[in-house]
Amino acid sequence: MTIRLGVIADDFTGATDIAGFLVSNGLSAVQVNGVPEGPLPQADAIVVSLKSRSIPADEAVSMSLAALDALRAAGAERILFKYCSTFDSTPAGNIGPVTDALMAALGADLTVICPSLPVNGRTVYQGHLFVGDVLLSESGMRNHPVTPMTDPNLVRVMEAQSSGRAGVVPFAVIQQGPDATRAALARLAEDGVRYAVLDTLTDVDLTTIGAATVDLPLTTGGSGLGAGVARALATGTDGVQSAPWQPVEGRTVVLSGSCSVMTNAQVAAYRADAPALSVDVDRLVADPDAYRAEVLAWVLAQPAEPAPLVYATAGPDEVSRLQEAHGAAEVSEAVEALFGWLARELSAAGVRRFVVAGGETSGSVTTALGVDGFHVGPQIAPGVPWVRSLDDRTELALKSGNFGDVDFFTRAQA
Ligand SMILES: Nc1ncnc2c1ncn2[C@@H]1O[C@H](COP(=O)(O)OP(=O)(O)O)[C@@H](O)[C@H]1O
Ligand SMILES: O=C(O)[C@@H](O)C(=O)COP(=O)(O)O
Repeated sequence: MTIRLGVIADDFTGATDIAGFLVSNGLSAVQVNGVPEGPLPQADAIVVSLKSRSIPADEAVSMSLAALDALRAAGAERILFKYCSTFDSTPAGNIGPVTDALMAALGADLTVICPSLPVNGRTVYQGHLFVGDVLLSESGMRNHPVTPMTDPNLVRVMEAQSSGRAGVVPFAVIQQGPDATRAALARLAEDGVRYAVLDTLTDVDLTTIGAATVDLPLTTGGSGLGAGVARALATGTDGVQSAPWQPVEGRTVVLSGSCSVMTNAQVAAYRADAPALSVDVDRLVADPDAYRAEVLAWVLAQPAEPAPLVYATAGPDEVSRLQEAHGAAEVSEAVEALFGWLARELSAAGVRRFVVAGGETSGSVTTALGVDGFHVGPQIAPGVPWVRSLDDRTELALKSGNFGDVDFFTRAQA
């Protein structure tokens, strides 16, 4: 089977997000965790999940290039660099540097910037990214603990962290369809623009964008772009779907390390009806070993249903207090290490299903569980499919901080 699309995703929830959309739009897909080392599984699309969003830019570049080498060696026909629909990055990167490195390796003069995911309220108009009805900079993303986003203008953000000029393909053009969009891309390339930010307001625009960009060696964007490209490609495949989904039996635990507005609401709703433990980050930082053991004992003492929740999720004031007291990187590291350790111990104790909130948190949990890759199952909410480890042992729902409705944790167990 030819790999029609190779995806390099900068975090684990982002990877499952796009894998879910590829499958629901007609491609078979397998997710591989970390830079692939052995032979790649057979599928229309291979999604490589990295944890490269918040690491130093040079490390993100070398990890992404290693993933590219593996995908190209396996014959991937085109590459999509998947980042967050809220363009999570710092002024130092990593979206710009990774895009530049992939363009150089693939000999691309121009690529597209398309984070839009209208079904989840991410749209781009005149090059500005909106979350719901507000600009990115006015959304909860301005308070993100690791990648606060304070500028909604993607041209400016992209130029600040890359080596070339960015331009916009405006909605008026996208609306005219694939030919007009392709022509606009060609004009931008002639003008020396390297990054074309694509206005996108609706799901129909994603179909247009998929058709217009499917022949580019490299595209960059969110899972909405993946849906568009999959639709363009699926017309040329057998539309192979994954086998019917059989849930694994066993205990479920919910782990939440996201501090997004939506996760805060989901935690508040869930803890009203289920056993829930709020992580005491001050104690965790002061004495990680003793505190971790206490958290583990608490989880194991809870009834199996509804699944117990352990959360570090907190509002912006508490996040600021903790970061000032202990250092931002130190707090993130301590919380991520706690969830990774906890997942490993719980798995050893027989827990088979993990519902995890937060991209970095999911990366930490998946890596700690030593899961090489995933089969991709049905979506619980747009952008959050169930995934099952390739050894069929563990099932995970890796929820991006901002995704899902308020009752997501309950719905995942239904
Ligand atoms: N109470 C807290 N204070 C500060 N940082 C926290 C707290 N809880 C979690 N974090 C950190 O915030 C980051 C959240 O990122 P992530 O897991 O990617 O969530 P999201 O999907 O919302 O971006 C993680 O590094 C996590 O460890
Ligand atoms: O594109 C998206 O919004 C998600 O797929 C994503 O990347 C999730 O990142 P986190 O919000 O850090 O979970």
